[in-house]
Amino acid sequence: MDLVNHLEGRLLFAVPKKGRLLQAALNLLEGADIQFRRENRLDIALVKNLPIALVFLPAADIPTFVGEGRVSLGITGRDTVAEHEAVVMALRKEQAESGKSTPQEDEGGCVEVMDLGFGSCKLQVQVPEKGSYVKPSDLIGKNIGTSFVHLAEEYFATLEAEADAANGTKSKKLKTKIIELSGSVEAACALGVADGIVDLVESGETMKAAGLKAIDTVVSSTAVLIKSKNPTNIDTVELVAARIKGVIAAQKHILCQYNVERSKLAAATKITPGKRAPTVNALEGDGEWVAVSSMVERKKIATVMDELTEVGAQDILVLEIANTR
Ligand SMILES: Nc1ncnc2c1ncn2[C@@H]1O[C@H](COP(=O)(O)OP(=O)(O)OP(=O)(O)O)[C@@H](O)[C@H]1O
Ligand SMILES: O=P(O)(O)OC[C@H]1O[C@H](OP(=O)(O)OP(=O)(O)O)[C@H](O)[C@@H]1O
Repeated sequence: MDLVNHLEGRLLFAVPKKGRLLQAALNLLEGADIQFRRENRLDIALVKNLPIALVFLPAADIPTFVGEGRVSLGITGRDTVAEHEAVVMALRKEQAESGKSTPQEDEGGCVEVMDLGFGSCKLQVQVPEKGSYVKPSDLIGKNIGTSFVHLAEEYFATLEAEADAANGTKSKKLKTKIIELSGSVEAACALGVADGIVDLVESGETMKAAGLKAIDTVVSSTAVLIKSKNPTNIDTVELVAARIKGVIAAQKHILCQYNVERSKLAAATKITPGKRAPTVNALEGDGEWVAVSSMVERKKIATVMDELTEVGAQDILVLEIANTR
């Protein structure tokens, strides 16, 4: 089938085609009942049950497609959105300096719809653990390896401006040399390509193994749902956003059910106040006891169970929530 000719009228939704965010993004789509079958080697998949076409793209390119309005919705890392914004800013500055017309602020760009709660990492300035660089300003005028060229340029431009202000000097050109690398950035210092790097850190294992330490954070990132400033199919954008929000809320919560004596109900429901209010039902044949059902934050459930037991709750059950609105 010629997929490109079947895109008319469909909302284009960009999803990372590989890498760290792929599986969690696919899980979200499944939870939101966005049904599709991706043919081998095809980067476009038509959604069977909604007027959507999924476009599988490298995470780093998604903000460009969304920012330019070619695709209306996307899942990517906040770091890639920040890099795209830095690219746009650099272009505007260049155009302004060369006297060419500058695009208006509202001409394009990405709008963050929601944090998706996975893919946490930090874009950090890293230097050799045993070297002489201690603080970010020690790297001014040195070689910096990174895949986030424009964020690194912005970062060092600010550092250099601060140093200039302190010294009463003024330099127009960036003294620090930003070297673009497309992967394995952590190897750059050991191999003599760079004095420091700007790269992503999650567990810190890669940084440690490469004998590096972080001395500053440029951006803290998680995966985000982004939309273009003027998306097509607004109703479908809102529907997808509401469904994804439901899936995320469900992932963050679990359902806690227990029985408790009516006299202890107030103390128990103080521990499990629920989303709006706990559901309380009389227990058949026992007027003194009630059954309580309440949504609880997943990360708090162990403490909640301890506290419920302390106030006399019994038969505590914890159940998964598949979805919620
Ligand atoms: N170690 C990590 N832990 C958590 N999230 C990460 C990590 N590394 C990257 N990310 C997030 O995932 C996004 C995609 O990175 P990833 O390296 O998986 O992409 P990729 O498309 O495979 O790129 P590349 O081919 O350059 O490695 C990043 O922009 C960032 O938001
Ligand atoms: O702190 P950690 O948990 O060790 O993760 C950080 C590493 O993950 C990313 O690289 P990735 O594995 O995607 O490979 P790449 O170097 O080819 O981009 C990033 O660029 C770091 O190298």
